[in-house]
Amino acid sequence: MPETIRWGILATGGIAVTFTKDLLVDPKTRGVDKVVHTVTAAASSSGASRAKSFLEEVGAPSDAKGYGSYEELAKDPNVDIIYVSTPHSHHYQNAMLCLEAGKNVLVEKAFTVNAPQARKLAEKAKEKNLFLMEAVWTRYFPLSIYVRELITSGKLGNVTKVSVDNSVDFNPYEKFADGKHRLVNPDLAGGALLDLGIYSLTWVFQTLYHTQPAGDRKPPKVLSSIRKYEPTGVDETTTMLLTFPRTTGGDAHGIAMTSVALSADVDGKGSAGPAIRIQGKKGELQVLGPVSRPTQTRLILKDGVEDKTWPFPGPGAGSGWKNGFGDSLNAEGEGHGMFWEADEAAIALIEGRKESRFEDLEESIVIMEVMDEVRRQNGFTLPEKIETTRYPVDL
Ligand SMILES: NC(=O)C1=CN([C@@H]2O[C@H](COP(=O)(O)OP(=O)(O)OC[C@H]3O[C@@H](n4cnc5c(N)ncnc54)[C@H](OP(=O)(O)O)[C@@H]3O)[C@@H](O)[C@H]2O)C=CC1
Ligand SMILES: O=C1OC[C@@H](O)[C@H](O)[C@H]1O
Repeated sequence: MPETIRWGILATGGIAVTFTKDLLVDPKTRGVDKVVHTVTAAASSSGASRAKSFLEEVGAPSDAKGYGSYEELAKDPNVDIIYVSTPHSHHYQNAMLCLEAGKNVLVEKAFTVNAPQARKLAEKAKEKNLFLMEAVWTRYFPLSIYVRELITSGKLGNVTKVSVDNSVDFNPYEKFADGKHRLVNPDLAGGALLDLGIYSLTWVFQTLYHTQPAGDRKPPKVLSSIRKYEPTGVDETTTMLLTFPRTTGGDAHGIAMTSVALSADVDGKGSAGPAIRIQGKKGELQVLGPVSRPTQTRLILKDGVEDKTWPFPGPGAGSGWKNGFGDSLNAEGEGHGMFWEADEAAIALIEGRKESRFEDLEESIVIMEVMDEVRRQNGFTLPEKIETTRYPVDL
């Protein structure tokens, strides 16, 4: 019999709607029979009525509770795990609130504003014997599992170069000119690096770091450059060169690029070529489609090419996700793909694991350290009240 995991949703913005609709799809539709997800509560800082309308919108059970504060949700005894979907600036305070209250937590990307905050959360989870995971949904796609397994199988040879460009033109100079939107607002930890660069780093890490034996994963050296979004001082375009030291086979290079004002897919049809290229001595794997939600792979070996498509099973959120040109990137009713990360979190609870199999807390912390170093090299600071590890702080 599948076990039921009871979710609480902390914040009711855009991604919370998509995540929760995906979450409530029967896991059997994607071949998962160990777990059933239910939503027992949601909380909105805008008030209980927003929490209730959110629960209705996502199709939660009619007895799910709608709270007007995050504190009430954290205390709810009928919640096993809380999904934190506030802006990056708030992740540390909100996740700490939940851990202190004894709740397991799944925190949206980017995990925190900086590595010291990530370390504190990991320590608190350990102290309280709770599950904690960064919600980088892309890592949990069957496509990502295939890529990692292909690399560890040795089919590409020693993989020593990976380049990734997660650049999406949000037209921020016109659309976000007042500086309030979370993508450009320093008070909400805006900027390309934390919002989109995390995906470029995810690809570099899941191919060049996670595929190494656990004892042989070494943090990379970092060289980087930032072009600022002058109206607010956050990063508009960031380029990173990461050198991963290896005990055998020599160093590996990861090139991670990101921008909120340029597009890596100018015509929205993939004509610009693959945004992800994974290169080894024996071959290259290209990953095509949006970097956060890719749909195709192309394996190029000396003796031929193998193309694969990776459909997103339905039903699901089908959120009408659009590229910069307004073209829909997912079909109505299709799964958005957020259920796979939810399955991993729920199955970990059932199995008594405290961390994700595909990205443990140590890896999330090393990635945060890379982002800290990129910001340090380029003089990109954020307000003290969101960089601090003090808790509680009223944001
Ligand atoms: N995995 C993915 O594909 C995606 C992930 N994300 C991540 O999800 C998180 C939220 O993004 P998104 O849903 O797009 O953001 P939204 O702005 O749509 O929603 C954020 C929600 O956070 C709550 N909130 C609390 N305090 C504040 C504040 N001071 N300012 C703004 N909102 C606040 C609000 O909910 P309430 O009023 O109910 O409390 C708000 O609706 C980010 O970490 C982002 O990186 C975003 C998009 C896609
Ligand atoms: O996580 C994300 O992926 C999709 C983007 O559109 C969004 O800004 C980002 O937060």
